[in-house]
Amino acid sequence: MARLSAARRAALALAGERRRRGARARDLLRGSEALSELDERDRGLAVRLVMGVTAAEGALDVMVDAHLRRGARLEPRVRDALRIAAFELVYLGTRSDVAVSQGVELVRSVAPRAAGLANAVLRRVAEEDVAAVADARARVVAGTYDTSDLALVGALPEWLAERVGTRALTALEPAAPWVAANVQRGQALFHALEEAGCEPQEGPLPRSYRLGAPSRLAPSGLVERADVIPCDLAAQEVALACVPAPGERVLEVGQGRGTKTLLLQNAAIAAGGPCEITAVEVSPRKSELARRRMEAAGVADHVRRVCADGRALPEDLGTFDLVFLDAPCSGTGTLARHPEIAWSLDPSAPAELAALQAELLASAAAHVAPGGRLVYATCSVLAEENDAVIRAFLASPAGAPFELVGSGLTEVPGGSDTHFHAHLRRTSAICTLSDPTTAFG
Ligand SMILES: C[S@@+](CC[C@H](N)C(=O)[O-])C[C@H]1O[C@@H](n2cnc3c(N)ncnc32)[C@H](O)[C@@H]1O
Repeated sequence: MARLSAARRAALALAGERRRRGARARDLLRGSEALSELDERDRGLAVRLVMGVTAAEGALDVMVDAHLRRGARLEPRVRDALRIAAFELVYLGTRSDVAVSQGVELVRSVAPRAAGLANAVLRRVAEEDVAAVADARARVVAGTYDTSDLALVGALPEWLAERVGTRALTALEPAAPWVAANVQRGQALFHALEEAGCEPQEGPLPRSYRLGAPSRLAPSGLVERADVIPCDLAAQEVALACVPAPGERVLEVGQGRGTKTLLLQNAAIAAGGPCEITAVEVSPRKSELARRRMEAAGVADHVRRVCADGRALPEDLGTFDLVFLDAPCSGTGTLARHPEIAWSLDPSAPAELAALQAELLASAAAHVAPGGRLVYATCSVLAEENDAVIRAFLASPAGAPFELVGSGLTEVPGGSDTHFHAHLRRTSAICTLSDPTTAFG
């Protein structure tokens, strides 16, 4: 009997916890004691397995189920173990004798009597599914692929592979660990990251760092003190493109936990001083988390929080020089960072989200001062949630006073998310909902 590796044992425990608690993989990994007991190499493998198995869940189940007797049902812990081993075989390229024997031991550790079944299933995955994915990859390279090949290589549902096209091919790549430095903490921060063992490297955007050892960040306390803001380069690019001027009045709709609020303040402070942000968020829990982060970052005096539905903003909110809508979206530009999305997103979701985005945009737009700017952002790559929302807005009464200055997907280096941002400017008088005709005045 082979000895079960500590990394795989930890991955199985985390996969089970994720299933039982319905938790997000990244949240589980962040606070995991099981991981903290592993050395750097084992921790890396355990994280890769948990993130990968979550992202490829549905595809792995199809493979495993095809090799079971018809109608056979797997105990959930056995399924978790088989998914891990199948992921290693098909998507990580682990040597098949190692992946199969470790998979059998994983299954044995939770259900000794299922070890024989695990051996039979995993051998067939190694023979048949590894070859099927390799063939699909070869067709992609040759340019003779179809949607089912994209789905197989990216381990996505076919409908999603069809919607995201060749972006499916990078859905399983590990997301790059980026942080933005709090501009108020100055140059010393790079050394603080180095001292914490995070192995920072300067990134392409101001104050952006890529971490070689991201697991060292949580214990360093740098995030808790808001010395650094963990966030992808694409989010940083979107905030930097807004460049709020010092003292400028900014309305942010969809504040969430406040990452972009911090990034907007960072950009304003770098330009000379904080801006004055009114931040709207519908979730009281997220709004409270954002409050704590603003305090830690030292910008709470310049951020007023409003817990409200952005579709019905308080009438006395007034007007703003910059209105930034960070819209709820499908998250299809962040599949690698948020592995749950691929198999939990409903095919009807993008259309439903587009309707919500349109409402939020029209509502936010009513608060842009004459000559002011309106920025619409998503972390979706679907045109339906991006260009189509902007086109429909510009063709509507609420959008009539605006001109489009520019729009597009973010273009930061590989391993990053993809966000969309559109920049508009109000050219004519305020349109109030009670008197939409003023839009044409
Ligand atoms: C893309 S996320 C925001 C991310 C956030 N700005 C950040 O950088 O951390 C969109 C946010 O919009 C919020 N949201 C969804 N529907 C909303 C609504 N009707 N009104 C206001 N906020 C809403 C969600 O709770 C979510 O936090």
